[in-house]
Amino acid sequence: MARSTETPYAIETRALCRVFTRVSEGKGRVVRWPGSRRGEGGPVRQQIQALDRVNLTVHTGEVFGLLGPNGAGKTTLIKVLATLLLPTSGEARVLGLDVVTDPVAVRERVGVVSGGEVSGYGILTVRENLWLFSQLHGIPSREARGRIDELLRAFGLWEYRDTRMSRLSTGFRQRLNVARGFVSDPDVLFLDEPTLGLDVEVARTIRAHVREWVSTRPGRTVLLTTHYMLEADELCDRVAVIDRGRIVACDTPAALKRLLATDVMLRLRTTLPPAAGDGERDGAVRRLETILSGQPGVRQVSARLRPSDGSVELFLLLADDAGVGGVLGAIESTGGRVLELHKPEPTLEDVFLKLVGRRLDEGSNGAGES
Ligand SMILES: Nc1ncnc2c1ncn2[C@@H]1O[C@H](COP(=O)(O)OP(=O)(O)OP(=O)(O)O)[C@@H](O)[C@H]1O
Repeated sequence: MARSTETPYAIETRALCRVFTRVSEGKGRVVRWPGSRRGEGGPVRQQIQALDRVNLTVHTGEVFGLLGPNGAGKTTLIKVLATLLLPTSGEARVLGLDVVTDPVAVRERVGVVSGGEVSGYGILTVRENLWLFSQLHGIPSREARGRIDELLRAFGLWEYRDTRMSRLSTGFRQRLNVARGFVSDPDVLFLDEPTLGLDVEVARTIRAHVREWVSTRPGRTVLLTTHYMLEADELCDRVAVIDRGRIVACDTPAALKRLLATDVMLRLRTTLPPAAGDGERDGAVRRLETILSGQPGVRQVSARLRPSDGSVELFLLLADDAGVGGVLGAIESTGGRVLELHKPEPTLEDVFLKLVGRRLDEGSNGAGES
Protein backbone atom coordinates (compact mmCIF):
# COMPACT_ATOMS: atom_id res chain seq x y z
CA MET A 1 0.00 0.00 0.00
CA ALA A 2 1.32 3.47 -0.87
CA ARG A 3 2.00 5.94 1.89
CA SER A 4 -0.97 8.12 2.63
CA THR A 5 0.01 11.75 2.96
CA GLU A 6 -3.53 12.66 4.03
CA THR A 7 -3.47 11.26 7.52
CA PRO A 8 -2.85 13.67 10.38
CA TYR A 9 -2.01 10.68 12.54
CA ALA A 10 1.38 9.20 13.15
CA ILE A 11 -0.30 6.13 14.62
CA GLU A 12 -3.80 4.84 14.23
CA THR A 13 -5.32 1.58 15.42
CA ARG A 14 -8.84 0.24 15.02
CA ALA A 15 -10.19 -2.65 17.08
CA LEU A 16 -6.64 -4.00 17.32
CA CYS A 17 -6.40 -7.40 19.01
CA ARG A 18 -3.51 -9.71 19.77
CA VAL A 19 -4.04 -13.07 21.37
CA PHE A 20 -1.22 -15.30 22.61
CA THR A 21 -1.56 -18.99 23.22
CA ARG A 22 0.41 -20.21 26.18
CA VAL A 23 1.00 -23.91 26.68
CA SER A 24 1.60 -24.94 30.24
CA GLU A 25 1.70 -28.03 32.42
CA GLY A 26 -0.88 -28.72 35.08
CA LYS A 27 -4.23 -27.09 35.70
CA GLY A 28 -5.56 -24.57 33.23
CA ARG A 29 -8.87 -22.96 32.63
CA VAL A 30 -9.25 -23.37 28.94
CA VAL A 31 -8.60 -25.83 26.17
CA ARG A 32 -6.79 -29.15 26.52
CA TRP A 33 -3.86 -29.67 24.18
CA PRO A 34 -4.81 -32.27 21.56
CA GLY A 35 -3.69 -35.70 22.65
CA SER A 36 -3.98 -35.19 26.40
CA ARG A 37 -6.80 -37.02 28.05
CA ARG A 38 -9.28 -35.50 30.45
CA GLY A 39 -8.16 -35.79 34.08
CA GLU A 40 -4.57 -36.53 33.13
CA GLY A 41 -3.25 -33.14 34.12
CA GLY A 42 -1.38 -32.86 30.80
CA PRO A 43 -0.38 -29.67 28.98
CA VAL A 44 -3.11 -27.06 28.62
CA ARG A 45 -3.52 -24.16 26.23
CA GLN A 46 -4.40 -20.80 27.59
CA GLN A 47 -5.53 -17.87 25.47
CA ILE A 48 -4.15 -14.52 26.56
CA GLN A 49 -5.80 -11.44 25.15
CA ALA A 50 -2.80 -9.11 25.28
CA LEU A 51 -4.57 -6.43 23.21
CA ASP A 52 -8.32 -6.15 23.31
CA ARG A 53 -9.97 -3.98 20.64
CA VAL A 54 -7.51 -1.12 20.98
CA ASN A 55 -8.57 2.12 19.27
CA LEU A 56 -5.87 4.73 19.39
CA THR A 57 -4.84 7.80 17.45
CA VAL A 58 -1.54 9.56 18.03
CA HIS A 59 -0.96 12.89 16.28
CA THR A 60 2.22 13.72 14.46
CA GLY A 61 4.49 15.70 16.78
CA GLU A 62 3.08 14.23 19.98
CA VAL A 63 4.88 12.56 22.84
CA PHE A 64 2.30 9.97 23.66
CA GLY A 65 2.46 7.78 26.75
CA LEU A 66 1.09 4.30 27.35
CA LEU A 67 0.70 3.87 31.06
CA GLY A 68 -0.11 0.52 32.58
CA PRO A 69 1.01 -2.15 35.05
CA ASN A 70 3.11 -5.19 34.18
CA GLY A 71 1.36 -7.41 31.68
CA ALA A 72 -1.08 -4.68 30.55
CA GLY A 73 -0.14 -5.09 26.87
CA LYS A 74 2.19 -2.10 26.36
CA THR A 75 5.11 -4.00 24.83
CA THR A 76 2.75 -6.04 22.66
CA LEU A 77 1.24 -2.86 21.25
CA ILE A 78 4.69 -1.43 20.46
CA LYS A 79 5.76 -4.70 18.83
CA VAL A 80 2.68 -4.75 16.60
CA LEU A 81 3.19 -1.11 15.60
CA ALA A 82 6.88 -1.69 14.93
CA THR A 83 6.00 -4.76 12.76
CA LEU A 84 7.72 -7.18 15.12
CA LEU A 85 4.46 -9.01 15.85
CA LEU A 86 1.40 -9.56 13.71
CA PRO A 87 -1.98 -8.54 15.11
CA THR A 88 -4.60 -11.26 15.52
CA SER A 89 -7.31 -8.94 14.17
CA GLY A 90 -8.06 -5.26 13.67
CA GLU A 91 -5.99 -2.59 11.95
CA ALA A 92 -2.86 -0.63 12.73
CA ARG A 93 -1.28 2.12 10.66
CA VAL A 94 1.95 4.00 11.23
CA LEU A 95 2.34 7.20 9.20
CA GLY A 96 -0.60 6.01 7.13
CA LEU A 97 1.12 2.70 6.35
CA ASP A 98 -0.55 -0.58 7.19
CA VAL A 99 1.73 -2.62 9.50
CA VAL A 100 0.55 -5.93 8.03
CA THR A 101 0.61 -5.16 4.30
CA ASP A 102 3.46 -2.64 4.26
CA PRO A 103 5.91 -3.69 7.00
CA VAL A 104 9.12 -2.80 5.14
CA ALA A 105 8.02 0.79 4.54
CA VAL A 106 7.02 1.08 8.22
CA ARG A 107 10.38 -0.25 9.40
CA GLU A 108 12.25 2.31 7.29
CA ARG A 109 10.59 5.12 9.20
CA VAL A 110 10.44 3.95 12.80
CA GLY A 111 12.92 3.31 15.58
CA VAL A 112 12.50 1.06 18.60
CA VAL A 113 14.30 1.20 21.93
CA SER A 114 13.59 -1.24 24.68
CA GLY A 115 14.84 0.11 28.00
CA GLY A 116 15.19 -3.35 29.52
CA GLU A 117 17.48 -4.65 26.76
CA VAL A 118 20.94 -3.56 25.80
CA SER A 119 21.74 -3.79 22.13
CA GLY A 120 25.14 -3.29 20.57
CA TYR A 121 28.51 -5.02 20.36
CA GLY A 122 30.73 -5.20 23.43
CA ILE A 123 33.90 -5.32 21.36
CA LEU A 124 33.10 -1.97 19.69
CA THR A 125 33.54 1.41 21.34
CA VAL A 126 30.59 3.63 22.17
CA ARG A 127 31.17 5.74 19.08
CA GLU A 128 31.70 2.70 16.84
CA ASN A 129 28.43 1.20 18.01
CA LEU A 130 26.53 4.37 17.09
CA TRP A 131 28.42 4.54 13.80
CA LEU A 132 27.50 0.96 12.98
CA PHE A 133 23.80 1.62 13.56
CA SER A 134 23.97 4.83 11.52
CA GLN A 135 25.44 2.91 8.60
CA LEU A 136 22.89 0.11 8.89
CA HIS A 137 20.29 2.84 8.48
CA GLY A 138 22.14 4.25 5.46
CA ILE A 139 22.82 7.70 6.95
CA PRO A 140 25.38 9.67 4.89
CA SER A 141 28.75 9.74 6.70
CA ARG A 142 28.96 13.46 7.34
CA GLU A 143 25.47 13.69 8.69
CA ALA A 144 26.05 10.58 10.81
CA ARG A 145 29.25 11.96 12.34
CA GLY A 146 27.60 15.23 13.38
CA ARG A 147 24.57 13.46 14.81
CA ILE A 148 26.65 10.96 16.75
CA ASP A 149 28.70 13.74 18.34
CA GLU A 150 25.48 15.49 19.35
CA LEU A 151 24.10 12.32 20.88
CA LEU A 152 27.33 11.51 22.73
CA ARG A 153 27.13 14.93 24.38
CA ALA A 154 23.38 14.87 25.05
CA PHE A 155 23.55 11.49 26.78
CA GLY A 156 26.67 12.22 28.83
CA LEU A 157 28.70 9.68 26.82
CA TRP A 158 31.31 12.00 25.35
CA GLU A 159 33.93 11.06 27.91
CA TYR A 160 33.40 7.37 27.09
CA ARG A 161 33.23 7.70 23.32
CA ASP A 162 36.35 5.58 22.80
CA THR A 163 35.57 3.04 25.54
CA ARG A 164 34.51 -0.44 24.51
CA MET A 165 30.89 -1.10 25.27
CA SER A 166 31.83 -4.20 27.28
CA ARG A 167 33.70 -1.93 29.72
CA LEU A 168 30.73 0.33 30.42
CA SER A 169 28.61 0.08 33.56
CA THR A 170 25.00 -1.03 33.08
CA GLY A 171 23.73 2.54 33.43
CA PHE A 172 26.03 3.81 30.66
CA ARG A 173 25.11 0.90 28.41
CA GLN A 174 21.49 1.85 28.85
CA ARG A 175 22.28 5.44 27.90
CA LEU A 176 23.96 4.14 24.77
CA ASN A 177 20.96 1.93 24.08
CA VAL A 178 18.57 4.89 24.19
CA ALA A 179 20.96 7.15 22.23
CA ARG A 180 21.02 4.50 19.47
CA GLY A 181 17.28 5.03 18.94
CA PHE A 182 17.92 8.60 17.81
CA VAL A 183 20.76 7.83 15.39
CA SER A 184 18.47 7.21 12.43
CA ASP A 185 16.33 10.25 13.31
CA PRO A 186 13.16 8.19 12.73
CA ASP A 187 9.76 9.73 12.06
CA VAL A 188 8.23 7.66 14.85
CA LEU A 189 10.25 6.49 17.81
CA PHE A 190 8.93 3.76 20.08
CA LEU A 191 10.48 3.84 23.52
CA ASP A 192 9.56 0.85 25.65
CA GLU A 193 10.30 1.75 29.29
CA PRO A 194 13.27 3.94 28.29
CA THR A 195 14.24 4.86 31.85
CA LEU A 196 13.67 1.47 33.46
CA GLY A 197 16.06 1.02 36.37
CA LEU A 198 18.06 4.18 35.62
CA ASP A 199 18.99 6.63 38.34
CA VAL A 200 16.99 9.82 38.66
CA GLU A 201 19.57 12.07 37.00
CA VAL A 202 20.00 9.88 33.91
CA ALA A 203 16.25 9.41 33.57
CA ARG A 204 15.87 13.19 33.64
CA THR A 205 18.55 13.59 30.93
CA ILE A 206 16.73 11.11 28.71
CA ARG A 207 13.36 12.79 29.24
CA ALA A 208 14.88 16.18 28.42
CA HIS A 209 16.37 14.79 25.22
CA VAL A 210 13.07 13.27 24.11
CA ARG A 211 11.31 16.61 24.65
CA GLU A 212 13.97 18.54 22.80
CA TRP A 213 14.06 16.08 19.91
CA VAL A 214 10.32 16.38 19.35
CA SER A 215 10.29 20.17 19.66
CA THR A 216 13.29 20.82 17.42
CA ARG A 217 12.44 18.29 14.70
CA PRO A 218 8.95 18.97 13.41
CA GLY A 219 7.03 15.92 12.34
CA ARG A 220 8.71 13.54 14.81
CA THR A 221 6.49 11.50 17.10
CA VAL A 222 7.27 9.47 20.21
CA LEU A 223 5.21 6.66 21.66
CA LEU A 224 6.59 5.61 25.00
CA THR A 225 5.52 3.05 27.53
CA THR A 226 6.09 3.59 31.18
CA HIS A 227 4.86 2.63 34.53
CA TYR A 228 6.42 5.69 36.11
CA MET A 229 3.63 8.19 36.76
CA LEU A 230 6.04 11.08 36.95
CA GLU A 231 7.42 10.26 33.52
CA ALA A 232 3.97 10.19 31.96
CA ASP A 233 2.97 13.40 33.71
CA GLU A 234 6.14 15.33 32.92
CA LEU A 235 6.86 14.17 29.41
CA CYS A 236 3.68 13.22 27.62
CA ASP A 237 1.27 15.45 25.73
CA ARG A 238 -1.34 12.73 26.09
CA VAL A 239 -1.53 9.51 27.99
CA ALA A 240 -3.53 6.34 27.37
CA VAL A 241 -4.14 4.24 30.44
CA ILE A 242 -4.01 0.57 29.44
CA ASP A 243 -5.13 -2.33 31.59
CA ARG A 244 -5.50 -5.99 30.61
CA GLY A 245 -5.14 -5.11 26.94
CA ARG A 246 -7.80 -2.39 26.96
CA ILE A 247 -7.47 1.37 26.75
CA VAL A 248 -9.49 2.58 29.72
CA ALA A 249 -8.81 6.32 29.29
CA CYS A 250 -6.92 8.61 26.95
CA ASP A 251 -6.34 12.32 27.45
CA THR A 252 -3.82 14.94 28.53
CA PRO A 253 -2.36 14.38 32.02
CA ALA A 254 -4.16 17.53 33.24
CA ALA A 255 -7.54 16.39 31.86
CA LEU A 256 -7.08 12.93 33.35
CA LYS A 257 -6.45 14.52 36.73
CA ARG A 258 -9.58 16.63 36.33
CA LEU A 259 -11.55 13.36 36.26
CA LEU A 260 -11.03 13.40 39.99
CA ALA A 261 -11.99 17.03 40.51
CA THR A 262 -15.30 16.30 42.20
CA ASP A 263 -13.97 13.50 44.38
CA VAL A 264 -12.31 13.86 47.74
CA MET A 265 -9.11 11.92 48.20
CA LEU A 266 -7.78 10.83 51.52
CA ARG A 267 -4.46 9.24 52.33
CA LEU A 268 -4.26 7.74 55.80
CA ARG A 269 -1.80 5.76 57.82
CA THR A 270 -3.25 3.66 60.61
CA THR A 271 -2.19 0.95 63.04
CA LEU A 272 -3.34 -2.60 62.38
CA PRO A 273 -6.11 -3.91 64.66
CA PRO A 274 -4.27 -5.10 67.81
CA ALA A 275 -5.47 -8.73 67.59
CA ALA A 276 -3.71 -9.28 64.27
CA GLY A 277 -0.72 -11.58 64.70
CA ASP A 278 2.10 -11.80 62.19
CA GLY A 279 0.42 -14.46 60.04
CA GLU A 280 -2.92 -12.64 59.98
CA ARG A 281 -1.69 -9.24 58.93
CA ASP A 282 -2.60 -9.48 55.26
CA GLY A 283 -6.04 -10.80 56.15
CA ALA A 284 -6.55 -7.93 58.59
CA VAL A 285 -5.61 -5.40 55.90
CA ARG A 286 -8.08 -6.94 53.45
CA ARG A 287 -10.80 -6.93 56.16
CA LEU A 288 -10.18 -3.26 56.86
CA GLU A 289 -10.43 -2.57 53.14
CA THR A 290 -13.79 -4.40 52.98
CA ILE A 291 -15.19 -2.55 55.99
CA LEU A 292 -14.18 0.82 54.56
CA SER A 293 -15.59 -0.02 51.11
CA GLY A 294 -18.99 -0.42 52.75
CA GLN A 295 -19.01 3.05 54.32
CA PRO A 296 -21.42 5.64 52.85
CA GLY A 297 -19.81 7.86 50.20
CA VAL A 298 -16.71 5.66 49.77
CA ARG A 299 -16.05 5.02 46.08
CA GLN A 300 -12.66 3.37 46.16
CA VAL A 301 -10.35 1.93 48.79
CA SER A 302 -6.86 0.59 48.53
CA ALA A 303 -4.95 -0.61 51.61
CA ARG A 304 -1.34 -1.70 51.87
CA LEU A 305 0.75 -2.95 54.76
CA ARG A 306 4.00 -1.07 55.31
CA PRO A 307 6.56 -3.78 56.04
CA SER A 308 8.93 -1.20 57.62
CA ASP A 309 6.72 -0.45 60.63
CA GLY A 310 3.65 -2.69 60.30
CA SER A 311 1.29 0.25 59.84
CA VAL A 312 -1.36 0.36 57.11
CA GLU A 313 -1.42 2.88 54.27
CA LEU A 314 -4.89 3.64 53.01
CA PHE A 315 -5.96 5.49 49.92
CA LEU A 316 -9.64 6.42 49.68
CA LEU A 317 -11.81 8.20 47.15
CA LEU A 318 -14.95 9.69 48.65
CA ALA A 319 -17.94 11.26 46.92
CA ASP A 320 -17.56 14.32 49.18
CA ASP A 321 -16.31 15.51 52.58
CA ALA A 322 -19.37 14.12 54.36
CA GLY A 323 -17.91 10.61 54.24
CA VAL A 324 -14.74 11.44 56.21
CA GLY A 325 -16.33 11.05 59.68
CA GLY A 326 -17.72 7.62 58.78
CA VAL A 327 -14.31 6.44 57.57
CA LEU A 328 -12.55 7.54 60.76
CA GLY A 329 -15.28 5.94 62.89
CA ALA A 330 -14.99 2.66 60.96
CA ILE A 331 -11.21 2.54 61.49
CA GLU A 332 -11.65 3.09 65.23
CA SER A 333 -14.33 0.39 65.41
CA THR A 334 -11.79 -2.17 64.16
CA GLY A 335 -9.39 -1.17 66.95
CA GLY A 336 -7.08 0.68 64.52
CA ARG A 337 -5.69 4.13 65.27
CA VAL A 338 -5.17 6.90 62.73
CA LEU A 339 -1.51 7.97 62.67
CA GLU A 340 -1.59 10.35 59.70
CA LEU A 341 -4.22 11.88 57.46
CA HIS A 342 -3.67 13.84 54.23
CA LYS A 343 -6.00 15.26 51.63
CA PRO A 344 -3.65 15.55 48.64
CA GLU A 345 -4.11 17.03 45.16
CA PRO A 346 -4.78 14.36 42.53
CA THR A 347 -1.90 12.73 40.66
CA LEU A 348 -1.94 10.39 37.66
CA GLU A 349 -1.52 7.53 40.13
CA ASP A 350 -4.86 8.47 41.70
CA VAL A 351 -6.45 8.62 38.25
CA PHE A 352 -5.10 5.15 37.52
CA LEU A 353 -6.52 3.80 40.77
CA LYS A 354 -9.91 5.28 40.02
CA LEU A 355 -10.02 3.95 36.47
CA VAL A 356 -8.51 0.54 37.05
CA GLY A 357 -9.45 -0.15 40.65
CA ARG A 358 -5.92 -0.88 41.87
CA ARG A 359 -2.53 0.73 42.07
CA LEU A 360 -0.14 0.75 39.14
CA ASP A 361 2.47 -1.27 41.05
CA GLU A 362 -0.02 -4.02 41.87
CA GLY A 363 0.38 -5.52 38.35
CA SER A 364 -2.19 -6.89 35.98
CA ASN A 365 -2.68 -10.50 37.23
CA GLY A 366 -2.31 -11.73 33.68
CA ALA A 367 -3.67 -9.57 30.92
CA GLY A 368 -7.08 -10.70 29.77
CA GLU A 369 -6.56 -14.41 30.38
CA SER A 370 -9.51 -16.53 29.45
N1 LIG B 1 5.20 -14.31 23.44
C1 LIG B 1 4.23 -14.39 24.34
N2 LIG B 1 3.63 -15.57 24.61
C2 LIG B 1 2.63 -15.68 25.50
N3 LIG B 1 2.16 -14.63 26.21
C3 LIG B 1 2.73 -13.43 26.01
C4 LIG B 1 3.79 -13.25 25.07
N4 LIG B 1 4.14 -11.93 25.08
C5 LIG B 1 3.34 -11.33 26.00
N5 LIG B 1 2.50 -12.23 26.54
C6 LIG B 1 1.45 -11.95 27.55
O1 LIG B 1 0.66 -10.88 27.06
C7 LIG B 1 0.32 -10.00 28.11
C8 LIG B 1 0.80 -8.60 27.80
O2 LIG B 1 2.21 -8.60 27.85
P1 LIG B 1 3.09 -7.30 27.54
O3 LIG B 1 4.53 -7.71 27.59
O4 LIG B 1 2.60 -6.67 26.30
O5 LIG B 1 2.72 -6.36 28.78
P2 LIG B 1 3.42 -5.03 29.28
O6 LIG B 1 2.34 -4.07 29.58
O7 LIG B 1 4.46 -4.60 28.30
O8 LIG B 1 4.10 -5.50 30.62
P3 LIG B 1 5.59 -5.23 31.18
O9 LIG B 1 5.55 -3.85 31.74
O10 LIG B 1 5.72 -6.29 32.22
O11 LIG B 1 6.53 -5.42 30.03
C9 LIG B 1 0.91 -10.60 29.38
O12 LIG B 1 -0.07 -11.38 30.02
C10 LIG B 1 2.04 -11.46 28.85
O13 LIG B 1 2.30 -12.53 29.75
